[in-house]
Amino acid sequence: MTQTTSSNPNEHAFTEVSWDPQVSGFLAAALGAEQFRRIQAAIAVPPLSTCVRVNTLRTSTQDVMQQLQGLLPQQHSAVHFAPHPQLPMAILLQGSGPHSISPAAAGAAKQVVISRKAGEAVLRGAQLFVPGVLAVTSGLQAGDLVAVMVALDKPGSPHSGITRGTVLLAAAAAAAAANGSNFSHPSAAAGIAAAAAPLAEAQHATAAAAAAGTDDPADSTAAAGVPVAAAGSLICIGLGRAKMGRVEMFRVQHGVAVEMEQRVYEVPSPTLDGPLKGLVMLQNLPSILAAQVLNPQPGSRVLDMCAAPGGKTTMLAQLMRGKGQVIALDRLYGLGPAKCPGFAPESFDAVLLDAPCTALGLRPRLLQQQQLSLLLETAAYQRALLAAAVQLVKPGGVMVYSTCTISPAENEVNVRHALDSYPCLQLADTIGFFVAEFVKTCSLL
Ligand SMILES: C[S@@+](CC[C@H](N)C(=O)[O-])C[C@H]1O[C@@H](n2cnc3c(N)ncnc32)[C@H](O)[C@@H]1O
Repeated sequence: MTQTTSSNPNEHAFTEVSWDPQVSGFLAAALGAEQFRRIQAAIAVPPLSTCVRVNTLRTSTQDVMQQLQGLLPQQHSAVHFAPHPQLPMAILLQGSGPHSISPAAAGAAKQVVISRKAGEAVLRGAQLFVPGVLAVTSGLQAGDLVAVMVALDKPGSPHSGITRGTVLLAAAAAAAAANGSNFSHPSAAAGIAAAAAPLAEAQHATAAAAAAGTDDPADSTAAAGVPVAAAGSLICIGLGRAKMGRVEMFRVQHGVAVEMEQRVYEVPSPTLDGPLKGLVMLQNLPSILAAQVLNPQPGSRVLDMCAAPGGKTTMLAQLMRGKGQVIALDRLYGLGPAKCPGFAPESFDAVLLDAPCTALGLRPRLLQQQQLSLLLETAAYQRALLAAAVQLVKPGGVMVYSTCTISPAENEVNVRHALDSYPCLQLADTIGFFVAEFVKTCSLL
């Protein structure tokens, strides 16, 4: 039922993903139109590999490889995995896609429409949890095979006019699902009618349904369904098995609503709770790279300036083999500067500034809502953090500046600014996306 239709992962990029026009104009001018188009296509789809970092303080990459060999076949058939050739503590698990999904051929007559955020998580290998569900076909029961559709937000019309609790009429949903694939469905909304059933109304309808002897209130309200004039579009990202009926999906707050069986992109998402607990952590390769570039030595004093939730902090400690000092800081709300102890200038051997950024490089993203003003304000904020980092690193010490954005204002322009403002900095070989390593060659004092 699932077949790979293309060897180019971007060929089926979700072309309707919207960017703020000023932002796309700015980025196309800065990066070149063709390069920006390629980046846009890549950002709309998930990375095709998952990366786990081995805690080499407690085990070896070889041991983890052996354990994965036993564990993965139960979780994912035929997943290829291997240590990264340059970063042996990172194991890459290879995914596949895009696959074409055919709800009609699979016999999935019903649909679950989910939010964009939930869609992004499902595309990265997550199950579909209850809070992400927006709309469900009337009469859906636990155990039904469903087409999982993402409502692409459009600026000015969130969720394509579909809000949580919307009921899809069975016949219309079947027609839309019959057309389902991983391609955009600008007209799918035309095939959707809603009983416009927010929770209170749904509860009212539950009583009516109970009186009518049916479990699903939509069965009794569907006749009063209101067509949704949706301005956006729906895309089918996979097929799954409903773990609960339609009514329960809107009544409960937690839990898996749909267990995914096929996805447009199959990205390995191994369960790491069993024997591998504490021995590995899921971490994106660029994050591993940023800490590796800083490469703090055992016994050194290291500052991780923007540390939460702490993924890179633990890697710094790992690289230092548990010897030395890693100070991890993050923003504290409501604590004025007067209460912050501060650090002596030039007191750290290494500083990691993994700066807050516009995150325009994270994948997959089905909408980019950031505005140009945010890109520029964020870049200015990062320059203030850079100034603090330069003060704190010792002469001879190393500073790494990293972001997860593609905005040159936050990346190359800020690196240029740092080099122009602080002649004591020298740029070391910069690699990857986006990591800049500076060496502080002399004192600022
Ligand atoms: C990209 S995230 C850091 C991710 C982290 N390094 C990791 O690998 O898990 C950026 C962080 O910067 C923090 N932040 C924002 N402003 C800050 C400030 N003035 N000082 C310290 N941290 C700040 C945010 O709270 C956020 O946690």
